[in-house]
Amino acid sequence: MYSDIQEVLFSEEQIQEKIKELGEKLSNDFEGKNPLVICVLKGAFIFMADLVKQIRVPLELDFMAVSSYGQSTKSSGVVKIIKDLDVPVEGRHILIVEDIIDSGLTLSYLIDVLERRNAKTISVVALFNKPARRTVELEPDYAGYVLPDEFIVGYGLDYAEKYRNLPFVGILKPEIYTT
Ligand SMILES: O=P(O)(O)OC[C@H]1O[C@H](OP(=O)(O)OP(=O)(O)O)[C@H](O)[C@@H]1O
Ligand code: HPA
Ligand SMILES: [Mg+2]
Repeated sequence: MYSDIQEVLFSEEQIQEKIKELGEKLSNDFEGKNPLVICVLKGAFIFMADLVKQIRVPLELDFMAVSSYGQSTKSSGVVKIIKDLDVPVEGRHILIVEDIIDSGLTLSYLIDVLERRNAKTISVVALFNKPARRTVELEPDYAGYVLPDEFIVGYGLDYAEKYRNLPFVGILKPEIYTT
C-alpha cells in the first residue's frame, strides 16, 4: 500500500494542525447556532471525526453518502445519493464537511438539494481544494489546503475504494491507475 505512493503531500501532523485552525474559526462562527454538521461519505469520514472534536460549540451530526468517481480518477459527472440524511434540514444552519472539492460537481449538487429543502444557511468546509479541475464555479467557506492537479489518496480519500486508511495524504503513482 505504501509503495504505491509517489510523494507524501501532507503528514498526519500537518493535517491535524490545519484542522485545529479550522475548528477555531468554526467555533467562533457557529456559536449559538446549533448547526447540523453533514459528513459527505465516504471520503470525509476521518476529517469529520477529527474536525468535530475541535469545534467547541453544541452541534448535531448527520451523514449522507454520495458517489460519482467509482473506480476512476475522473468524475463520472453523475452524482448519486447512496444514503440520504436522517433528519430534516428545513430552517437549520448547515455545515457541509467535504474531504475534497475537485470538479465541484458533488458540492454543487448537494447545495442544490439542501437549498430545495429550505435550509436556513449552508456553509462548506473542505480540507482539500483542487481549483485547477473545477468545472462549476464554487469555493468553500472554510478551506484547508490547496492541491496541485494530481490524484491524491489517504486520510479518507480513495482510489477504487483503496488507500482510505493511510494516515497521511499522498500522490498515487500514475502507473497504479493507468495499468
Ligand atoms: O468535486 P468533485 O469532482 O465532485 O469531487 C469531490 C468528491 O469526490 C469524492 O467522492 P467520491 O465520489 O469518490 O465518493 P467517496 O467519497 O465515497 O470516495 C470526494 O470524496 C468528494 O466527495
Ligand atoms: N483523490 C481521491 N478522490 C477524489 C479526488 C482525488 O484527488 N478528487 C475527487 N475525488
Ligand atoms: Mg472516492
